Amino acid sequence: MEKPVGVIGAGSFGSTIASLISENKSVLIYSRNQFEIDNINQGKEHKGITFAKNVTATGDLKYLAESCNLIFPVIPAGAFRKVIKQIAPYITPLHIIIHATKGLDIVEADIEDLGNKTFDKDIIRTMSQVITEECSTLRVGCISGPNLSKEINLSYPTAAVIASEFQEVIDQGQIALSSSRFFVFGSHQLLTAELAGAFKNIIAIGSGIIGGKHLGKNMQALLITRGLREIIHIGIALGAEGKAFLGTAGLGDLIATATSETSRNYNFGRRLAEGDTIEQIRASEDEVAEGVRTLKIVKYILTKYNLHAPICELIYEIVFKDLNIDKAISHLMRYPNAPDVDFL
Ligand SMILES: NC(=O)C1=CN([C@@H]2O[C@H](COP(=O)(O)OP(=O)(O)OC[C@H]3O[C@@H](n4cnc5c(N)ncnc54)[C@H](OP(=O)(O)O)[C@@H]3O)[C@@H](O)[C@H]2O)C=CC1
Ligand SMILES: O=C(CO)COP(=O)(O)O
Repeated sequence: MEKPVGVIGAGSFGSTIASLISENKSVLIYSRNQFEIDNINQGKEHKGITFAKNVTATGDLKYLAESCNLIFPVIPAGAFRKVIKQIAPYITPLHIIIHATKGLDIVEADIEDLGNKTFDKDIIRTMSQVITEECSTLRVGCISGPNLSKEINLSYPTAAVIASEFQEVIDQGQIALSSSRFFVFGSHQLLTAELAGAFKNIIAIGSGIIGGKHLGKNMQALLITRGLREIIHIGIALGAEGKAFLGTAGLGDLIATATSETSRNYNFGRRLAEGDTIEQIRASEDEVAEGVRTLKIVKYILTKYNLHAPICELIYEIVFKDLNIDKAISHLMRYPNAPDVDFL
């Protein structure tokens, strides 16, 4: 009998991924929450989805690794390595792992240390690097693109990219996920797809700030365009390929996230602009806005590599240093003349 596809994480996007895959293959989804496991196994609605009968849930990562060859971890970046460490002893070189996480990992430092010092060693990792550091498989990839889970759950059509160095990973991901409502492109630019997916959340926070301040579509378009320029600049400094940021996993996802009122990152920025504090927003949201954590990491990268990215820096100041938003916008509008996108 064909093995099921594993999904680690039954949050918003893990559940969406499980539902997409279930159109092609049976799915075993992991949750650490027994209530969720029972709900899914009893066919009840979970995260707005009523799963097909070929979706079952487990709380046992060993069982998931032994049952599935193809596994999709969909866990927020801050918990990703911890969860991968838990499954790592059961992963073999035959496993294929395609993550969907749009964030970054830090090694040998705490996120709170990043504001105070720089480290000689390279301490930033993408999720595929976390997987290959912790597990015995090299066959890794990521899925990224304009994939707001709420829209996918309403069966609106969209597309994603599976990026990997290995064609077999791309092929297996496409077979598992492709359907008439979900087109899957392939790419060999794994690092770019991962960085683009993480960085665009920061620009979505900025776009939410513009939205919350009612500054209009001209300003929102400007923020997104100049923000894209910055994230390409940072990505290239980290070894990514600049042009790939213009693809579905780059520009495509940036537009979706930075213009959607269902985006958690956009909403985080909007609420800040409307006067809520970071603590108030966090207390009222049970889902992750990855861009807030990524912002701290990007600020660190800017300092360490001596890069200039005024939009990211100002968003950082607004979120973590209470910089007045009107002052930040005024500062941005007076920023010394800079080239448009000539560097590409
Ligand atoms: N939602 C979306 O539209 C999209 C999200 N993504 C990305 O997917 C990733 C996950 O996001 P999303 O699913 O939306 O987030 P959610 O907050 O909805 O869900 C996160 C899931 O991870 C689980 N989890 C967190 N920490 C641990 C842990 N230590 N051990 C086991 N399970 C854990 C949570 O379990 P518990 O509930 O028990 O805490 C929950 O099931 C993010 O990086 C996000 O950027 C990518 C594309 C689209
Ligand atoms: O990555 C996403 C859409 O592609 C989801 O964005 P949010 O995490 O901001 O909701």
